Amino acid sequence: MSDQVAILAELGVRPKSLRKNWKEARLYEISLANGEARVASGGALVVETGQHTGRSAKDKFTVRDATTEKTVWWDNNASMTPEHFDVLLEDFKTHLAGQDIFAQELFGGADLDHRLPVTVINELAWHSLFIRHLLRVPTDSEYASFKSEFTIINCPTFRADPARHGTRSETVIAVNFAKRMVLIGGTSYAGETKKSVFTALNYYLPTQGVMPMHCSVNTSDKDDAAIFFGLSGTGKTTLSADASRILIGDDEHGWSENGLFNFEGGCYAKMIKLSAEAEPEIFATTKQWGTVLENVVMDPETRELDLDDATLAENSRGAYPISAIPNASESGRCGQPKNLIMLTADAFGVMPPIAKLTPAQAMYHFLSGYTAKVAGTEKGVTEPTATFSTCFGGPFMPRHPSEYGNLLRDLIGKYDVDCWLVSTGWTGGPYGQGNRMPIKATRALLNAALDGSLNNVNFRKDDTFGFMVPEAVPGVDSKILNPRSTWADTAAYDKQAAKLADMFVANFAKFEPYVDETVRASAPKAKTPA
Ligand SMILES: Nc1ncnc2c1ncn2[C@@H]1O[C@H](COP(=O)(O)OP(=O)(O)O)[C@@H](O)[C@H]1O
Ligand SMILES: C=C(OP(=O)(O)O)C(=O)O
Ligand SMILES: [Mn+2]
Repeated sequence: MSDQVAILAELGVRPKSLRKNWKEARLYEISLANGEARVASGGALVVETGQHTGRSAKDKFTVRDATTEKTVWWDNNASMTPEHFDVLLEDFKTHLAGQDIFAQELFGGADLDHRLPVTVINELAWHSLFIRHLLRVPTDSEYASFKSEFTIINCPTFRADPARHGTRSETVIAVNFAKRMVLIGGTSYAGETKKSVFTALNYYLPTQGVMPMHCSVNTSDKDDAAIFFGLSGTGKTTLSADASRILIGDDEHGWSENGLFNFEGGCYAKMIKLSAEAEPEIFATTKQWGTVLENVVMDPETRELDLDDATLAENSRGAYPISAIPNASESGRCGQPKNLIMLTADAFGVMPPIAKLTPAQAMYHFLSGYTAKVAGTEKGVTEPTATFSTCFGGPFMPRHPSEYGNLLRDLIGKYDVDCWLVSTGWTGGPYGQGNRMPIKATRALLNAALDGSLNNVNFRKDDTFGFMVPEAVPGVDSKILNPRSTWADTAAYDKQAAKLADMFVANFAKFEPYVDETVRASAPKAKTPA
């Protein structure tokens, strides 16, 4: 195999050595030899990322040029001048010269008509292993004819200079659609690389009529595929791994005329407090050779993992190829969906664990992209904060939400998809008073939705949100279906529901000109106090 990478030759970068398309075992060996990682009992590779244990959303910039001026939604994307990008690229080239570097040629996208061939250049061996797990590895014949169309260069030891590069800090994620390139510096959180590929696909695919989505997907032998939209922490990864269903992917998918397809070939699961009972398939990957564990605490002597220890990060992660999950799809593709679920972790405890949405309500909630964040782990802090991240993936969406929204609206109509809203958040009161929804209950409700039985029960109309909520579902405690009745103080519930409704309305104002009357009428209405 030639150790040339076209993009490096084009850029005139001469590294000391280039490890191109190295396979898992060799990357394992070298990341250990280089002192980047350690091995856990069971065989997983354990790494620490230091300061950055999550994405640096505020350090992400998109190059603003004559084309992106018109195609990018600048209200939601910070801009960088082409000149600053060019200086940054020159400095990356200098940084790479004389180093031992890694390159992987991979596909973003399992749909043969819509995939993006990507070259990922890394400083760290474990990053090269990570992205090989996460994206789709070409076959030998695909390697032979591989023609890269997008480049990501990730140098964690690079330090951006705000004065020189127009950045905000030493950390930078610089996206240049004209040059088809992303430069990542000053962070070693591996999630930046996979979400950069996602950002690129979110920009390019709509021009091919393909809907890109921040969602997980699973299906069954009957090919009754389900889409699970949701912001970080709402349950995409957890709920899509289900022994009774075939996993297509846990985070990023496209919806084309051919059906649904995974952008990726691996998963990236949260490890904090992972339970062997509630999430057996994901738990098993922590004891497997090949899995990359990021910021998971391990006993230095016994090398036993402590998944409950958040000392290094609340956002500890495990990356593994999707084949590590039993019953996962090899092709990464399935048919047209039957159900579409929007996940929200409502920490106010106001939203029901499941509700049926009309297509107009689905559009309203898709553009809103609501979830809530709990206020950290400090004692006594009990007030959650609402987050509205449009399309359930604001940080990865370069285009105006109406472009994604219109694509989704047309697809839901064309394939007659049933839409649901599922809160995996708090029940019995808000965060601090109630409890997180039991995973078992969420799964039971989802199974009833996916097998069609939920269409045959009685529904009530929710006073605040106007969507239809089932009154009783076999195998689920009926009490949790009506959140108001789980609160000790129903007046407090009404007050909180009204507050949340107001937040939805205030957030949606910017989308009102882009939607029709049926979508505008899907806004929640504060219930007039009795
Ligand atoms: N009812 C529930 N449904 C889904 N996840 C839950 C639930 N209750 C608690 N969790 C926890 O919430 C987290 C969901 O995270 P994850 O599935 O990684 O979300 P995402 O992939 O959307 O970022 C996991 O740590 C999971 O254990
Ligand atoms: C990897 C990420 O995605 P998610 O939390 O949605 O799994 C992330 O947000 O950094
Ligand atoms: Mn996830």
